[in-house]
Amino acid sequence: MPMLSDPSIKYKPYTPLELKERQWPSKVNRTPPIWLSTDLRDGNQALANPMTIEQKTLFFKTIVKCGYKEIEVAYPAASDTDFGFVRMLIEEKLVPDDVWLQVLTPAREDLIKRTVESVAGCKKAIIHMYNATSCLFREVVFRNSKEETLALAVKHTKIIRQLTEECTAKYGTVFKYEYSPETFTQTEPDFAIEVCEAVKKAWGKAGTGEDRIIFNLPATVEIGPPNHYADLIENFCRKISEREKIIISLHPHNDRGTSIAAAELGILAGADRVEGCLFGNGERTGNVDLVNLALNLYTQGIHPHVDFSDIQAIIEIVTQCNDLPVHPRHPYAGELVFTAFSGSHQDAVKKGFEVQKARHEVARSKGENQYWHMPYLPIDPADLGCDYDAVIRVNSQSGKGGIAYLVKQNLGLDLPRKMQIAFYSVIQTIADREAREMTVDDITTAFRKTYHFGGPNYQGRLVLRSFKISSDPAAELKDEEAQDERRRFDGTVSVDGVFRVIKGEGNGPLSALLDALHTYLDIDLSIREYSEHTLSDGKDAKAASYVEVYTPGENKKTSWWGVGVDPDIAASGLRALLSAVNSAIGDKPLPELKLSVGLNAQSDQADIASVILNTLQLELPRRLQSSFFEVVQRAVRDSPASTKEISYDALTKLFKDTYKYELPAEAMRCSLKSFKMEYLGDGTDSRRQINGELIVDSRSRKITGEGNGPLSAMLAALHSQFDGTLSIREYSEHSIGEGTEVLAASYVELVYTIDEGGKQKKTSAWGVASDADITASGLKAVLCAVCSVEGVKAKTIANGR
Ligand SMILES: CC(=O)SCCNC(=O)CCNC(=O)[C@H](O)C(C)(C)COP(=O)(O)OP(=O)(O)OC[C@H]1O[C@@H](n2cnc3c(N)ncnc32)[C@H](O)[C@@H]1OP(=O)(O)O
Ligand SMILES: CC(C)C(=O)C(=O)O
Repeated sequence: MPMLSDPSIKYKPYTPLELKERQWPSKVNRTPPIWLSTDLRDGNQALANPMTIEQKTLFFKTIVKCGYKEIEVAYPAASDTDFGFVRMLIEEKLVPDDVWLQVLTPAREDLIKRTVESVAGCKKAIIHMYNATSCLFREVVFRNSKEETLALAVKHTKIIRQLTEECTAKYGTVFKYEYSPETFTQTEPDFAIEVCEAVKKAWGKAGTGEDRIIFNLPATVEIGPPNHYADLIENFCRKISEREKIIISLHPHNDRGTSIAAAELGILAGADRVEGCLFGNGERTGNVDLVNLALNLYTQGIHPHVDFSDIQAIIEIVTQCNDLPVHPRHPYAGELVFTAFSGSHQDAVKKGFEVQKARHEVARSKGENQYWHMPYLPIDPADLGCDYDAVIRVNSQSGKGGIAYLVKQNLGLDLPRKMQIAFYSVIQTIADREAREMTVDDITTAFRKTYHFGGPNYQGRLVLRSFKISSDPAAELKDEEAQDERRRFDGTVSVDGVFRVIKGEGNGPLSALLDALHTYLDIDLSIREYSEHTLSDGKDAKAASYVEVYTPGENKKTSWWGVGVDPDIAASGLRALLSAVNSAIGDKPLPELKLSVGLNAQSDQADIASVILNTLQLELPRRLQSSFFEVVQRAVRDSPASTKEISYDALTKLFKDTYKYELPAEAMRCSLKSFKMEYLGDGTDSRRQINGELIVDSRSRKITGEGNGPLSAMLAALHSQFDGTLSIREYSEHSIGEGTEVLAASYVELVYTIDEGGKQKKTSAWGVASDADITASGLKAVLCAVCSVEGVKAKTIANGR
């Protein structure tokens, strides 16, 4: 049957109450009401499968833990389960002293008896009796008159008075009495008051404070808007006699979806108490949601006297006991209520967090309150034990702000605005294509892939391996300012898996690297934007850098962003630049490392060094590069071959022979057979002593020497074996490999000075060595250099001395 074109022929509107000069609209509530949880009664009776005793017990404990002091636990006359549950709570002493157990009964003597019996021995109990008072119920359900309805309530109130007094006398149980004119909102207002006056009289002992009688005025079915409910409540409060001896309680159902409003307006209208269920379980559309009501107060800065600090744990128990889900949009509790999918919401939330953080810092420094004042988020999820993970979720409706927020939350990166826009279009494309929500994992993975960021799996074609930034010596000739700004980049970059030694110069480290990339890899790019920030506080702080590059002379709109993170700020900038360069080059072929030496040499020192790096994993220091370059040029020039070229193998062999690298001991004029390096004194200074055995010209010599460190101790020892003076002009080292396989590589340039016919003659040579032990590697490099120094003369010694 379709909906009616004129529903007035079927549905009658509610009958408004003509309340003159109503007060509630201009009132503001600043205190929480008395709460009653009826989860275990109204909630339970509405379930397809009422709760088991175990579930009720768990639920009861949860309600107690939340801080509720009045709990309607059962309709004891309904079943043995309900009765037994109440007995169990009492007998097993599960009811805290400050908690009132409430039980419901109809106006029937046998059921009242059973109900009072159920709470015997309990410290504090509220007997709650109800009978419907509305015309519809009088006529249809009870088939009785107004007088009979009133008489039913009066008669059974008296029975309750008598039975509870007997119970108090016998067991000491303290009772309160609650009476509900069920269907109150559909009852003639004056008749509801008349019945309640009669009940009060029949009870006969309503007093003030703890002795107040509770009149619960239910919206058994929500038949009108909340203002109608508020009018009825204000009218009741005005007209009922001895108002000070009465607790006015509300019991709003949610048939029109306005139970929260009804309860809140009812409180403004004078009510003291609210009955409801957690997350709004209950008959049909449910009872008013106690969590919602309490947290509405909380967000007004009013403590509701109940606690939801771990709301997820409460949701879990309640959904498990009720076997009903909490809707994802449920106020304060749904899984989506702290989530923004849409771009403008996300943007506002992101900005809100940033501004609030700054505002809180100022407030903290002044000792002022740090108020929560956030776009779209009326409550801090953290107060309910929730994190901010779900605050922003991304789909095709999302904007750059939200995506940037997630990148910041999960990778710590605060992207510059233009980079946010660039990355947004990456995510938009994926979200549109896949037509689904983008998870945090999707976004961070897309970020890593796009910017070649975050470990070997995402590496681009160019990877920075090592580098040195120094001031450009050419600039030293110019003015001081130029000297300050000009920088030289010397570094090693892996290019499609092949190591390349590259060098460049520029106004700063980034332009020096760009220059190197241009020279060696034919990559022509310029920097448009650069920014950086620290990533974390404390000693583990890292720098994050962002670089935008473009191709000079081409469409200015096309640009590529890159990001780099490193403890060293220069390294983070260089990494960011390479990240952008990787995007810019795409699949473009890059010039390969080709050796061209000799007459028309095209390879320079760096190319030669690249070969050594690839074959021996040695990163030659700049001066050694230049020294070896000369060696190579000379070797090629002197070779009889017509091509004047040199192969990788020949070049590597030349290197090894020249610097005695990895040559067997027998091939060396001077080698270390064994040594022991010890700290001198109590070990508090760095002075060392070496004792060892050296083979010089095939003869073994015992050596000993002291110095400020291992190398100077070695030099001192050598001075006892060789004429002249040995000194170190340059020393450097680096590691080879990773983990347990790591080796140290050492480079030493040794200067040998000897007096020849009254004249000081100086010669020098490089030695290169590697060893698992860094000290041994340095000492071996010194000896390799000794073997290469021209004219070094060993002292004549007695056997082994
Ligand atoms: C608005 C509310 O939520 S009220 C609470 C509702 N909760 C429940 O009903 C859950 C527990 N209920 C039960 O277990 C059962 O209904 C019982 C044990 C109370 C009564 O069961 P039964 O005796 O089989 O009666 P039944 O369930 O059919 O109840 C209807 C009878 O109670 C009468 N009745 C209904 N409400 C009341 C009341 N508040 N006071 C007295 N009698 C009442 C009806 O007029 C009807 O009487 P009739 O049989 O003479 O026509
Ligand atoms: C028993 C009464 C209070 C009730 O549950 C209702 O009217 O909804």
